[in-house]
Amino acid sequence: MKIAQLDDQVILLTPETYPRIPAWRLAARQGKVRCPVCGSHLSLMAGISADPRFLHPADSDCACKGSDDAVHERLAASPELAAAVAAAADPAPRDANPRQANAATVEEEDGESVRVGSFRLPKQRTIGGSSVTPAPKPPLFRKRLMPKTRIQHLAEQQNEPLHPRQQQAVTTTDGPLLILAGAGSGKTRVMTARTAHLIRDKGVPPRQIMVVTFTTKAADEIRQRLARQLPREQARELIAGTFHGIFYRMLLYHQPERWDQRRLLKKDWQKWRLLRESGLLASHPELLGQKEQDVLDAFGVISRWKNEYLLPGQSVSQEAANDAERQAHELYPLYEQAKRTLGWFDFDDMLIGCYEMLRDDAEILRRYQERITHVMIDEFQDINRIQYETVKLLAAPQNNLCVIGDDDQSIYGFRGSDPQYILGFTRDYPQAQTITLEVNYRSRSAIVGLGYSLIGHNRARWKKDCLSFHSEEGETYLFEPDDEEEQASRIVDEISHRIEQGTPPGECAILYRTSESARPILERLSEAGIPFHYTQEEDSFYQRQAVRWTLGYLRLAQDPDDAEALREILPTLYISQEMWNAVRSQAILEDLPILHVLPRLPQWKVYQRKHLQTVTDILAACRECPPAQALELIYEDGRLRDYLKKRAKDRDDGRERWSDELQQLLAAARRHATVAEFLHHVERMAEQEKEWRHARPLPKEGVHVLSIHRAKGLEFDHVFLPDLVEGALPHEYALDAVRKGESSALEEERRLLYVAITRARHSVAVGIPRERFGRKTRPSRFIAEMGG
Ligand SMILES: Nc1ncnc2c1ncn2[C@@H]1O[C@H](COP(=O)(O)OP(=O)(O)OP(=O)(O)O)[C@@H](O)[C@H]1O
Repeated sequence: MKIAQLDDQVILLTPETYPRIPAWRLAARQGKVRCPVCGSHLSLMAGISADPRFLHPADSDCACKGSDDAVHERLAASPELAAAVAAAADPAPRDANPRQANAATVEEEDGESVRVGSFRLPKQRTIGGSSVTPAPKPPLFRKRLMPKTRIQHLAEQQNEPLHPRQQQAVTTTDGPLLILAGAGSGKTRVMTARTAHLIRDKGVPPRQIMVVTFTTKAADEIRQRLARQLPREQARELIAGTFHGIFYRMLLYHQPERWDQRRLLKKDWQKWRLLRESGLLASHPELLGQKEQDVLDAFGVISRWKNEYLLPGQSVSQEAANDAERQAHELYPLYEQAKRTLGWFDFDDMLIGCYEMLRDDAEILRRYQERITHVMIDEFQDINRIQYETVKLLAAPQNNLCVIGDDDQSIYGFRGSDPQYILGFTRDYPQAQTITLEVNYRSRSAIVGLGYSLIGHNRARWKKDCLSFHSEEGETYLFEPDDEEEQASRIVDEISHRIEQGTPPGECAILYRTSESARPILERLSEAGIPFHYTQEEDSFYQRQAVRWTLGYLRLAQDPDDAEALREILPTLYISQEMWNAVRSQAILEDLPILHVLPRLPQWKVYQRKHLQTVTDILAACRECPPAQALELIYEDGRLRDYLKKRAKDRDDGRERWSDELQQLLAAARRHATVAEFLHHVERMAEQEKEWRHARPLPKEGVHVLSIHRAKGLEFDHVFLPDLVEGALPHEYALDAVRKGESSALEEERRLLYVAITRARHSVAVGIPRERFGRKTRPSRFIAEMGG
């Protein structure tokens, strides 16, 4: 239903009033929105594809049955209410910032300021220093995003197991073959059919066929599909797996002592520890003093060099592009020496080890070349130099080498992958045949069109035509929520709507560029009781230092005797452990809340006492005000922001992550009316985060929340792409590179978005929050490139 009552007012959902949805959503959560007929609390559901509506609780037996006509009938009986409905149709919002409507119970207001306790907050002040522009254009609730290029669909839709081009790819088995396969064009189907054809029709023993996939899951999938078509033991004999898996098995066979997996360094911190303990850094005090994060970044660079087969001496000849590379130059030879001396190895060594073994031992190489007669490589666009060189050795001299890939989906540049190998394959193998698979069987045509329009802006690519198997357009939406929190609510409401319509939760996926985008969405999913799959990649948001300090202040505002909270924030007040003991003793002595005795200690210097008194007063004022305002007071008047800024500067931490964290907290706080309610929410979410780590719903039963990188090769009915704004996608680092005149990072970002869009079968919804981390955003440049 579209009509409801908020306090004594009638509210109406119309496109003109949609900008007020965030405020009404909050009011509904607080139980202030009611049904005009039965008076029960209503919730507000505002997804993306369907129009927003108010909902009765599941067990309601209201006479109106959610129908607006029944409400109108009821209202007709009351002229007062009927007049109120007419008034509600008037869209003029009462306040410039709809987010705050109904949210705050401030004590007093005048023209310029809001009074909170004895503090006066200028009305214009927003966190981050930017001021609110009066009456901004209301955000776009939703629109269809139509592709710039319309895609033809396959003229005759026969339900053949294979398209003639796919069939050609299956039966071309002699000599080098490049299969350029667009997104959703059936690579897995082709690879399986091709393997089956080799075994069944050409009589090639499965143990002579090597199939390399990007993940072990993909290799298992091929094996399982084969097992349905061939005797099970034949499927088992196939050499299938990832590069690491296959190469490691070869190394273990020939050099078992050298490659004992107990000596494998899996994590970068293990590498750093080995290096520190090796004693090799004794003569490099400058390296020993490095921050751990910088060292870990340098190990990332070293790994990329190793994948490019740049050995320590060779890497030095390259000019360092940034600090991480400079540091990597120093660390690389020492790290290699430490491993050699102590007998350890890392994942990259497996690739290098296998390559060098085959290159240097003619007998071993001959044996493998005789044994493996057919090689097939999936996701060839993401191959790196060391893998490619090894494959070339193994496939020779017959070169029955089939590589399958889509240069437009190359997204692992930071790991040394290079689309140049796929682009240059026909140069390396001039006799190679090329087959292009250009029918997208997965996505509906408008989705194919968006992806195709977007990727056409990349220069370094094979130009391909593209057809859609499906004639239906599918659904492609763009929506503009106020901020990241409202964006999360819209996505989760839409998922609830899809589930109501019968979609299994596992057919919905939220694909993000960086993990900050995930937190509000996970919280909303949790609140809505929708199961989800999420692999925690980062430390918990609520455990981060800046967040913990801020929450410490809020807790102290709630309870001035919360000694643990005060202890938490001591560093931000420049109070030492020694002084802390004095504060505690004084509180016991005077039998007063610990916060109240804080400014009264005689030891403080005058300026210190003044600041502590201000903090005490602020926290007293915060108790009564909405949490967003409380945070504003703490950040600004309590000078927490100044403290964090100074701390970051002292630590030479240019990343300013803390600033984004404060803003995220602020956006989250806006959804709550009181400090107590917000703290309760935080506690619940921190608790639930622990459960997220262990929860494992069945694949179909949980919504998938994952990074675009991890989504490669997967497909879902409905895909949600949050935060399509400049700085998020394309990522800030790519924009930096553009400013320096470098375009390859931007092209990789474009490929990332292309991968994300082409995961969808039926619908794609793109979110452009108006604000992110408290700052105004600009829509991603990719939006205009793909559609309008
Ligand atoms: N000839 C065909 N007829 C009908 N459906 C097909 C055909 N070929 C592939 N499909 C279907 O199209 C979808 C995409 O196939 P697949 O996952 O193999 O594509 P892909 O090329 O690996 O895609 P991507 O590179 O985007 O991950 C799958 O659901 C698959 O079953």
